Amino acid sequence: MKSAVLVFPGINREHDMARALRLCAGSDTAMVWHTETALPDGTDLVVLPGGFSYGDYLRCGAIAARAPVMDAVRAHAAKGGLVLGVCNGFQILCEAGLLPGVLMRNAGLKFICKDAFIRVERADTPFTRGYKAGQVIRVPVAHGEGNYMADSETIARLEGEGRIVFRYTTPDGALSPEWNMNGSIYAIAGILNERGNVLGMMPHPENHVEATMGCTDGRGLFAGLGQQFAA
Ligand SMILES: NC(=O)CC[C@H](N)C(=O)O
Repeated sequence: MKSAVLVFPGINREHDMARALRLCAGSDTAMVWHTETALPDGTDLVVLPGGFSYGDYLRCGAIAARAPVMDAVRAHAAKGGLVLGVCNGFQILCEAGLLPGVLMRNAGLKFICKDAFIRVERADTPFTRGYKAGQVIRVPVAHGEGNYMADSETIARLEGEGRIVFRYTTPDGALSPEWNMNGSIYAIAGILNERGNVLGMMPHPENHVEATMGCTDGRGLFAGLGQQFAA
């Protein structure tokens, strides 16, 4: 698999992401600066990592969504290429119109940095083949604007079309407002675009991939992606 990790000013998880891709997916991984107008030849997966692009002004991801490289990302998605956005990357994909909805300030108006439990709603997407449907994984969150919201028609479509891929749950996989720490509608932690090739998620799977991190639940996402491109 050949991956391109996009780097915008203020992003801070790009190296964590590149390490996870190399370690768990054996991916040939390039770092791509936001001013580039093309992706490296043969890119299979584009990743928008987490962080604080442009200091989170005006809204998280709003400025990065207008970077020159985003036209190449749009073209890659339009021809069916895979795109993964994590945390700030998810915010950028929403701001760019590649995913529906918005990420608002957390319901409690505080930055939240802790482990979340998320239920894998679908294991038949290109991003979740390393998991079983219904599996609960522990993955950290670190965000101030992770409260997913969309109009009711969009939410009904996401639900009806099986595009809600991850939800915040209890460690046992039950829905509970207490464990939906940012207040996202329908406890949404990750969604797919209509075609199923663009995934945005708030928690950070790249930060739970090695025993020294205390948990390896994030490995499945990268390993599952890598397997699809294995010879
Ligand atoms: N870890 C991150 O990607 C941070 C996301 C974003 N800047 C927020 O605070 O909501």
